[in-house]
Order: sequence, then C-alpha cells, then structure tokens
Amino acid sequence: MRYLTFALGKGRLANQTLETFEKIGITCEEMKDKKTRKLIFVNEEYKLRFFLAKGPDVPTYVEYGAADIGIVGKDTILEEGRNIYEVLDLGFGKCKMCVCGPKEAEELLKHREQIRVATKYPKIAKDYFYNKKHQTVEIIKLNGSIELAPIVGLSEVIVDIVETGSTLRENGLSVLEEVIPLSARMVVNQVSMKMENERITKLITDLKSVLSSQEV
Ligand SMILES: Nc1ncnc2c1ncn2[C@@H]1O[C@H](COP(=O)(O)OP(=O)(O)OP(=O)(O)O)[C@@H](O)[C@H]1O
Ligand SMILES: O=P(O)(O)OC[C@H]1O[C@H](OP(=O)(O)OP(=O)(O)O)[C@H](O)[C@@H]1O
Repeated sequence: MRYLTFALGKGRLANQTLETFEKIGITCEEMKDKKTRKLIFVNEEYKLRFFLAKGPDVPTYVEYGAADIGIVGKDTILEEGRNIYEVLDLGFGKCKMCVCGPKEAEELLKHREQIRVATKYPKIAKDYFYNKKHQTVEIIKLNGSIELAPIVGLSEVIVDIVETGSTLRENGLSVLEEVIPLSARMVVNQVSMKMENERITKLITDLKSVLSSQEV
C-alpha cells in the first residue's frame, strides 16, 4: 500500500484539523509538538504522511500531486483557483469574506463610485466587484493588517475575512456587504481521487459521520 499524503495549512486551521482526524482514529502525536522543526510526519499504521504548509500553498501541493489530500480554507481555494476537487466542508474555521469600511463608504458603494479596495484576496475581490456587482474598482493587494488601509487613506474599503468582528470594531469599521461564507474544506488531487478512490472515499465517509454526529 502506498502512502496517502496530506497537506495541512499551518496556522488557525491546524489544531482543529488534527482534532477532527483524531475522531476518526487517525493520530499523529509528533505533529502536536509545537517546538518541532520537523516538516513531515508519518503514521506507519495507516500508511499516511502529513505535512504542514502555508495555507495558500496547500492547493498547489494538491494540484501537482505532491499531496493527495489538503485541508484549507474556502477563501484560499477560491483565491488560488487550482485544478483540484473540493470534496468536503469540515464545518470549522467558519468566517465570512466581507466588504468592510467606515460607515461613510456605504454611500460610495451605493453610487458605484470607482473606489479603491485593499485586500489580501485580489481574485475574490475582483470577481465580486466585476462579475457579481458589475462595478469598476481599483484593487490594491496587501499582505496583512488589511483594516489599516481605510484608516490611513490607502483605500475606501477592504475585502477581508471577518470572524468575531473584533478587529473591525476596534478600528471603527463595519461590515458593509457580505461576499461569501467560508469554512475549512477537504480538497483532493484529481488523479488520486481515481487511483486511491476506495481509501479516499472511506476517509470522506468517516469524516462525514463524525461531522454529522457533532451537529445538533
Ligand atoms: N479570523 C480569521 N482570520 C483569518 N482566517 C480565518 C479566521 N477565522 C477562520 N479563518 C480561516 O482560517 C484560514 C487560515 O487562517 P490563517 O490566518 O492561519 O492563515 P493565513 O491567513 O493563510 O496565514 P498568514 O496569517 O500566515 O497570512 C483562513 O484561510 C480562513 O479560511
Ligand atoms: O473578525 P475577527 O475575529 O477580528 O478576525 C478577522 C481578522 O483576522 C484576520 O487577520 P489575521 O489575524 O490573520 O492577521 P493579518 O491581518 O495580519 O492577516 C483577518 O484578516 C481580520 O483582520
């Protein structure tokens, strides 16, 4: 039996991903060691390999078949636009992609002014404004602390992830429009889905049954 390889996004989704796998009996104790600098972990019993990668790189590893399976946020899947199968909504890492800004920016959006939009997600923002709203905007790519942009005058609004809303509140900004709800998803390489169909289908079935038993 060959190894099935999993690419997991490091950061926010990693702990819940490992907890979810534990519920279906897949454990990888070594990976929980926060101090380790090791990059790849093996579960000999089930012939599985796991590695942690930057979120946006997960769809890349999966498209090229360097990983059979990936766990990553829906935002990253949409932004990266890779040829991969999205097979399961894992139900954690829930948040929303939103257009946010100061309340005054509501008027600019309403009147379809040619505003500047700062975001870490230029593809999602472009798709939303151009294809869904048919509004011409200037997209400015940033890499973090997106909420700064309207405060310091870099843009009128932002397109960013909102979870609890605290970052917006603490910076005097609000949600102006909701773009799309997000959560962690399981993605699969297109060839692996055929070659390892039985093992991957069983994994999806086991995960689904754990997820449905968690729903109230
Ligand atoms: N409050 C949140 N902020 C950002 N992402 C969140 C939040 N809540 C849930 N998520 C989900 O968690 C995923 C991983 O988030 P995380 O911040 O760890 O990664 P990242 O944004 O890719 O990394 P980095 O912080 O290194 O740029 C996101 O892609 C998103 O789907
Ligand atoms: O609604 P909240 O619960 O406040 O969460 C949303 C915030 O969290 C994320 O930023 P992150 O912490 O990843 O930092 P970054 O801005 O440097 O990407 C996101 O970009 C928002 O800024």
